[in-house]
Amino acid sequence: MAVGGPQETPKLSAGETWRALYGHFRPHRWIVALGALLTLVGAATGLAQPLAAKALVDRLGEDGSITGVLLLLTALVVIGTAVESVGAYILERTAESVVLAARRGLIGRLLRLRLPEVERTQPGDLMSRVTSDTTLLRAVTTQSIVSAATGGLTFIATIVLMGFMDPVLLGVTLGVIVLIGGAFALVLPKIAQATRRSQEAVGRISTVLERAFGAFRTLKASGAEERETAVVEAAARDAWRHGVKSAKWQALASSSIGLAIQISFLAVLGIGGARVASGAISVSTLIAFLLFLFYLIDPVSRLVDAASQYQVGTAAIARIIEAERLETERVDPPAGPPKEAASGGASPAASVVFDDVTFRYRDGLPLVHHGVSFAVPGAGMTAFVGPSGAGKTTVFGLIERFYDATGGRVLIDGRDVRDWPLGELRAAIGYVEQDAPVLAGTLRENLVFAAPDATDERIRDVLVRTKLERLVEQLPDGLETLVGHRGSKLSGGERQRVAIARALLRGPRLLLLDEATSQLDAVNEMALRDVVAEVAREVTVLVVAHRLSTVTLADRIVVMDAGKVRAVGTHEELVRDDPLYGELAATQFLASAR
Ligand SMILES: Nc1ncnc2c1ncn2[C@@H]1O[C@H](COP(=O)(O)OP(=O)(O)OP(=O)(O)O)[C@@H](O)[C@H]1O
Repeated sequence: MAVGGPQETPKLSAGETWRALYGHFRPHRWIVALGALLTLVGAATGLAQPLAAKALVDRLGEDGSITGVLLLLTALVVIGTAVESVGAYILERTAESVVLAARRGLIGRLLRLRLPEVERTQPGDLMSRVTSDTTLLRAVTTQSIVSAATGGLTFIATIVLMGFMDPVLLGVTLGVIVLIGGAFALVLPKIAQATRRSQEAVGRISTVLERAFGAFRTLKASGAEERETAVVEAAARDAWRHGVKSAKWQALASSSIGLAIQISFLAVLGIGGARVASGAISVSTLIAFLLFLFYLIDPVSRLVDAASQYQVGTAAIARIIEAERLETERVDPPAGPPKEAASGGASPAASVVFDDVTFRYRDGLPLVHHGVSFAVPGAGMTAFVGPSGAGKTTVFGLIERFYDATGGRVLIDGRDVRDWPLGELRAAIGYVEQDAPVLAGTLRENLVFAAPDATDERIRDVLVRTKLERLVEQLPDGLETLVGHRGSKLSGGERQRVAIARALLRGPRLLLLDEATSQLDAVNEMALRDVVAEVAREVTVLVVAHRLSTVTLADRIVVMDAGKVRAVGTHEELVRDDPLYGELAATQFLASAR
């Protein structure tokens, strides 16, 4: 199966990666500096403890009072530990804040993505970027920066002191370190690469799981549990394999420090010994130099750790930026109070005009609309009929501006949809998708999804209009009843009416109803038909119709075929004049009784 992330995203340059990571660190730079300072102070009090212990022992020898020194030593231990743990807490807290900010940034964008962008990505993979990749920013934006700063400072200080001791031996030491550092630099990108692959595999796990839970009944009915489990397991194994690879390279990088210092030690011992023999330096200088060499281990390991963490961070940030670069749309909430059209308010019904509209879903795909033109005046019901794939649902996508027309114009109330503020346009429209999605949660949550401020009175009114009041009475917890994942506890007909009720609560001036192709029982069908007919008295209703009961109710029928409007008229006119409609009426629609 094709699972993966957003494609065609250009690779990030090193500069871009650095700037992006710095962008996440920047807001926290002072607090990270404070954390680093506290860590250093904590370490310094640790260093002072042996001195205090020495003073204590000296006092014992002199038979002096040790109470003062003992108190000082205790204070040093307590303060040192406290300062260090506050420093650690500050750094961990900041790390969590970095993750939170990254998640908020991503979530804010993902739910505003343009539909075509969502269609070319895998939602599961996008989710894993929010949940998993962001957590990898923790270390790189805090702990590793502290390591790099403290390690770097100590490294420079030690190197300067070594330079004072003997520049020649420093040259030898640096020579070895640069040599092994060069090899280390070759390993570094492999850490980033392995981490990236591992994170991609994690994304695949989410994608397959999202697909499975999204169609759980189909999964079970198809007996696909084992196969899907195998796909998830393969992705999990991939994540493990690349995670282990990353760990291997990181371990190699860490061990290179030990190697560098050991080889430097041998080189300094050899060359230093010769210099002592020739009288160029004293034995004590050589000993001090060797001691300094071992002091280098700590700062160098911190620098290496920071570099490894940076590589992990680059892998994560690249995936985060890919998601951030997907195109979003700006939907400002409409100004003013919510419209009341569907509950008898004054907002007039909207008119809809398609003026020679051409459309393709993506560059390279064939045209779906080849010059579609029709005009629908305010109020009344217009049915769109035609063979499967004729482009009926696409009409709705263009009205909602999920997509922009490739050519021609779509006008609502005489105004091009591209000139409408998007929030205002969508607030004027109620949209019921073909499979009438009901979301997990309570029935009330589902109803007020598009109109969170709806009063109980309006909810009651809409329930009556959509003939749902009986259902609500029968449910154990009424409106607060949980409807299950995707409304699985409701019947098909109930789901459709809930979806219509939700759309009506938005107070639309235009209702787009993509009728389900599945058959409803006679009672449900009549209920739905009455609801739609009543709504159409005040609101413009456009229906992609699959049932004769709906078509015969329509004020006008638009017959579409292969991306064109071939006829417009009433049922009787079209049966008489349009052979395709006649055939559809005789075959497709007859399945449902009038
Ligand atoms: N998101 C999409 N991306 C690419 N192509 C699409 C997309 N949605 C639909 N299409 C294609 O556009 C054409 C028209 O689809 P549309 O859904 O508008 O047809 P329809 O008339 O509503 O069909 P049906 O009655 O079966 O629902 C089809 O060939 C379909 O494959």
